[in-house]
Parts: sequence; C-alpha cells; structure tokens
Amino acid sequence: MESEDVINQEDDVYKTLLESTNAIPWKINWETKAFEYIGPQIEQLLGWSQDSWVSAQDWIDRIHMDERDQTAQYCINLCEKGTDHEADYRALTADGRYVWVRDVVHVIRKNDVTTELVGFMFDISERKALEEELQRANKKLEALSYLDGLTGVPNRRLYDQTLASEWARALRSGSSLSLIVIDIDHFKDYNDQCGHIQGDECLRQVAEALQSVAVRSTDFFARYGGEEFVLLLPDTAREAARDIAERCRRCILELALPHPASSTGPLLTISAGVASLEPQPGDDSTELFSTADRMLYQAKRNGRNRFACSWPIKTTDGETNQAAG
Ligand SMILES: Nc1nc2c(ncn2[C@@H]2O[C@H](COP(=O)(O)OP(=O)(O)OP(=O)(O)O)[C@@H](O)[C@H]2O)c(=O)[nH]1
Repeated sequence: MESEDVINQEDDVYKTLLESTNAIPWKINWETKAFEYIGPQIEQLLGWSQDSWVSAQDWIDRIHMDERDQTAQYCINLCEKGTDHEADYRALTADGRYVWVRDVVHVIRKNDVTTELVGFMFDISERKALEEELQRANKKLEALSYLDGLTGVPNRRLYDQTLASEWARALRSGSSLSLIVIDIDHFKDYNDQCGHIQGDECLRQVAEALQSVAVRSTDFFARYGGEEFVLLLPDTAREAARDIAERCRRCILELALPHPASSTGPLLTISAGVASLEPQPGDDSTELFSTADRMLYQAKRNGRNRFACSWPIKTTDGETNQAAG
C-alpha cells in the first residue's frame, strides 16, 4: 500500500472517531477567525447546520446575551495570550432554546503568535440542571434552618441575626428598640398533666396567636427556645411596647386553652418582660434581652398572667412596673 493511502486511511479513522463521540470537535483559523471545521454532531445538539458555523462571530452570536460579552472577552484574551482554557455558557439552539455547553480550547501558536484554535464542545446541560437543583435544595435548607421545626415560626438563629441588624439600624437612626420576652406559665405542669403531644400542640397554637399580635412589617416574632418566645419591635417606644405586651397577654387568654394543672387560673396564661431602649455607641445588644428576661421573672414572681416593664408605669395607685389582668 502506498504511504499516502495509509495516511488517508488513518485520517478517515480519526475523523470517524471524532465524529462518533459526544464531544463536538471544532477548529478555527485565528488569523481569519473562520471556522475550518465543526463536527456534524453540532446539528443534533443545537440544531444549527454544520455549514452555518462560518466565523467566530457566529459562535459569539449564539451565546446567551447574559454571558455573551464576558465569555467572548475571556476567550479572546486567553487565545491572544496562547493559554488553553475552558468556558461554560448557554448556547442558543435553532429553535430558540438554550443549552449549557462547555468549550475546551487548545491554542496553537507559531513564533509566539496564535494561529489556530482547536477544541471540543460538550453538552453539560444535565450537570447544570443537577447543580441548579442542588442550589435550590440548599436555599430551601438554609431557609428551613431559620425556622423552628415545631411551630414553623422563626427560631433563635434568625432572632440573633435580626437583633444585630435592627440594633445597628436603631443606632444609626437614634430610634427606640423594644423587646418583649414571653413565657408560658406552668408549662411543665401542663406537659405533665396533658402529655407532651398536647404540649407541642399548645406551643403551636400559642406561637400562631402571638405571631399575629404585632402587625408592622418590621416587627419580628420568634421562638427563643422551649416555651419562651420573643417579640422584637423596632422603632417602637415604651408605651406602644407596653400595649403590645398587654395584647399578647390577652390574646392567649382569649385562646381559652384549659390548663387543669395551673395554680394561676383555669386557662393557659403567659407572663412577659418588656425592655425598651435607644441604643448608644458602646452599648451591648444582649442587654436588651437580659433586661426583658429579668422583667419576665419579676412578672412570674409577682403572680404570672402579667407583664413587667423595665421602667415605671403610672397607675391610679401610683407608680409600678407591673401590669396584670
Ligand atoms: N411539649 C413540649 N414541651 C416543651 C418544649 N420545650 C420545652 N418544653 C417544656 O416546657 C417546660 C418548661 O418548664 P419550666 O421552665 O419549669 O417552667 P414552667 O413550668 O412553665 O413554669 P413557669 O415558667 O415558672 O411558669 C419543661 O417541662 C419543658 O420540658 C417542647 O418543644 N414541647
């Protein structure tokens, strides 16, 4: 066999191999920017015929608009420098859809000047779909990690973050920040008497009721832990915070959940502590909670089904910081 025939036969073998893979081979003359070759598989992937790939501009025009300039500029820069590279982008199909592809580019140079590019285009749409699904699942997981599993209301983690941002905002604007810490009375006895499952149901109902008390979009309600809840009230002064604490107390009474083991009364009740301050530079944000928590325990000590505020309240009998039903 003549040596030329052997070479031609070998070329045929390589061509058949190249055109039977899932990777689509292509070649561009960098001086003229013309496509010298693109595998016939391109038609199956994108719907554009082989001979519609005339110049590099056809490639650029078929990149999704959102990543077109960035992808083209990235590839052109690396081609000029002679650096092999990869690029992922969405390629336009002949029927107007987009397919995620990866181009793997090898740059050929002569005398330090780029002359040709050869590469492979891969369909990575399945991998991208999986990545996107994973991202969606991660976002969902992240959102769930801020919610309390039992009651569905925000949890302590989200409270800590919200407090930090509202504290910073109140510092900037010089406005008041109020906090109500709420605790169910004799909840241990409720569990002991009614059972843990009924206790869980009770927590759900209490959370739902308390969540509806504060109505401003910036008001923030969370389950702090156990049978303790918090209501953070940005831009809310003492009087308004006190009114909201009273609404909390009343809304739980109105739920009228029987508490057969309570020494406070026949129905389930809550106690609350209220703190309100205008944050100053150097103040510690945890002070707001510890003050409200101290007030909560004062309300408990003084008989429960009441709230106590961290400031004196004027009553007809004089001054107190207590309010009870
Ligand atoms: N069912 C249920 N019970 C919980 C949950 N988290 C905390 N508890 C219970 O809440 C009870 C809280 O009890 P204590 O801290 O002694 O307070 P208390 O009985 O409410 O008494 P006072 O607060 O003084 O009125 C404990 O028995 C906890 O087991 C929960 O998710 N589900």
